[in-house]
Formats: sequence, structure tokens, C-alpha cells
Amino acid sequence: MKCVGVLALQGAFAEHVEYFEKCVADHGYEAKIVTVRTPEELAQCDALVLPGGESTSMSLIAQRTGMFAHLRKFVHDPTKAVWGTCAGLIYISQELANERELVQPLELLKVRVKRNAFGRQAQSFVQNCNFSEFIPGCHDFPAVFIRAPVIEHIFDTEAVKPLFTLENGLIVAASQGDNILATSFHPELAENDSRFHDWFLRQFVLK
Ligand SMILES: NC(=O)CC[C@H](N)C(=O)O
Repeated sequence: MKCVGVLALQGAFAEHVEYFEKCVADHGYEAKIVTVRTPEELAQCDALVLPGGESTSMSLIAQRTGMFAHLRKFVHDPTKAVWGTCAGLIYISQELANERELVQPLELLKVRVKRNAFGRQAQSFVQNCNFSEFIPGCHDFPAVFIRAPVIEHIFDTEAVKPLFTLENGLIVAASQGDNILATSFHPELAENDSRFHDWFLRQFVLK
């Protein structure tokens, strides 16, 4: 039985739990979904999802609760699967292009990330994206972008593979090796469409 943790310090963690539970119920996967707030909860996990929210708050809470060192060790373990969405993508990145004094990142994903790359809350949007090149049959996924970051630069082009680029050339999904996934958008807000979560479970956790 694999254990998938969703970091629950801050942000949209409940939605991730709900989408994963739906996948498990629909497909009968041998997986348990838990929220993670403590080192003990983290220790039982095979995978960790870092949700969207506010990377400044996530970083601060992790520092204050003493979780930072545990999270850093966990995500750098190559036997673990890791997925960062939106603020979670910022938090796992190696470097921030802006507001770098506000976030102490986990320095996992070998990229430089730009926070709020599309502007403020009012510039948030939903875009139907064709992810079929990496998720078989997924031609029309409703990707929700909320004050979303983008991957501005890839430091290690051998390790990091861009998975999806918007028409303006901005990278909004990438993988690193076979265990790390990062998305600028929120698949856990996709109108009950759990295809992205299903793909993560099959491709990264249950593989
Ligand atoms: N939806 C989100 O996760 C927004 C991320 C937020 N703008 C940040 O910089 O942390």
C-alpha cells in the first residue's frame, strides 16, 4: 500500500485529498491519502504533494514549525515522488526570479521560477489545454491559473523536461527524472476532473 501525503500547512490541500480519494475509489488503487503537518506524518509517506496557496506563508510556516529540514530531506530522496502545484512549484524550485527574500525554497526542481507571472488575482484564468502528449487521451483539460508562476529558466536541461508550454512560450508544467512533477496551474480545481491526479498516481507513485 503506497501512502500519498498532501502537505497541509497552508493552501488548497483539501481539494487534492478529495481528488486523490476519488481516483482511489474509482480505480481501487492500493494507495492511502493523508494530510501532512508533522515529521511523523511525513515519515509514513511514499509521495508528497505540495499544494497551491501562498509560497511566502508556506515557507514561513515550515520554518516556524521546524518542518523545513524534514521537507527538504524528504523531497531530495530519489525514492520519493513529489508534485508541486502553483505555490508548491515555487516552493520546490531551486531559485526564485522575484521576491526571493520572502521564500526559502526546497531547491529540488532545477529551475528558476517567476512568481505571479500573469499578474494579480484579476488576471487569473482557466484555459483548456491539450495534455495528450503526456497524458494519453487528455485533449481538453481545464487548467486553472490563479496568480500563477511560470518556469522562467531551466538550469539542468538533461534532468528537467518541459511538459507543457503556453502559446506565448511560457513553461507551465515540467517533470524532473521519473519522480518529480511541477505544475503552475491547479488540477485540484478542475471541475471534478481527476485525470491529472490519476496520471500522477499511475505514472509517479504506483509505477
Ligand atoms: N495559486 C497559487 O498557488 C498562487 C501562488 C502565489 N501567487 C505565490 O506566489 O505563492
